[in-house]
Amino acid sequence: MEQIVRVIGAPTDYGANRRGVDMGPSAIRYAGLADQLRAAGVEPVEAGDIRAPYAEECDPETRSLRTGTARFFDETKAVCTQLAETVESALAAGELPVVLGGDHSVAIGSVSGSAAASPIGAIWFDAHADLNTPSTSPSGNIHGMPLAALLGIGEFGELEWATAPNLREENVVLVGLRSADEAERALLEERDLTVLTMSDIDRRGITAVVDDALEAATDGVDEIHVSLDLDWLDPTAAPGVGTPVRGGVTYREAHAAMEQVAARSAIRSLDLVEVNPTLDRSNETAELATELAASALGKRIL
Ligand SMILES: NC(=[NH2+])NCCC[C@H](N)C(=O)O
Ligand SMILES: [Mn+2]
Ligand SMILES: [Mn+2]
Repeated sequence: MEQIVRVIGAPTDYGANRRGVDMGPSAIRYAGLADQLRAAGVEPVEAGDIRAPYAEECDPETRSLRTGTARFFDETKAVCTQLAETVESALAAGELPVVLGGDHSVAIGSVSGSAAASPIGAIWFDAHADLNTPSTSPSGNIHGMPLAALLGIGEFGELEWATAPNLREENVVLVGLRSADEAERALLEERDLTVLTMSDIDRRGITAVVDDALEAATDGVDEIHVSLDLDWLDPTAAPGVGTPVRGGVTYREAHAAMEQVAARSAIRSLDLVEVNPTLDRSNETAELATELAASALGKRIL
């Protein structure tokens, strides 16, 4: 029987500075996600969007940009709680959830939902580490914090809704990192996450690096969550993102990595996040997201 993929939109933009990433789910759907998924041999089922508030509807206090806090914290909690439930029930029905962001804060919901019933590993394909906490954040933007939340780091340790007890940091892998804040560097020194930076990819090539990532993420667990932040790719290939960093992976390296993920047959759930249509070129980045999802779920050249 064909694997059913449940497509869940999480149209947030309050977790990031640049507005417009809430249009990501529509843009990814209009770029032909369902057809791409069918070409990968899976059966898409559309779940629609989680309701996320516009920043304008929220408390002016939480809207103001500042460091050392988590802006839109209550909104993030409400959206991520709903999203976690939706992801968990899709999995309980034997479906594979694909979550369309929105900014990367939605991963707090998708991963905690995905890890609710049993242990899981996670691979973060991202230019950034997303390991800030409210007190270390230079921006107050929660899209820079989801991994810290899921691992219960700092202030997140007391927040049950944000942590994923079935995700051990030994099974968390960052791939393609090239922008880390000072507190994130210190944390990566101390902790047991696996970090494979762009320099590792330069030296050893994408295939060897993704092999290592899959190895670490599945050590002692059967399945993984893949969180794909489109700013993982070089901005020449993925211009429609709010926090671009030069020196990312190429179009072909990204596909190769996703094909390797598919070959391992260990994917439980997937995020496609940070696609911002207001910054894109003719929906190119949304299209790329659909293609990479297809590769991650089994579409092959031959
Ligand atoms: N998911 C992302 N694009 N995160 C970007 C985070 C940028 C920066 N490290 C911050 O915390 O503000
Ligand atoms: Mn990023
Ligand atoms: Mn990210």
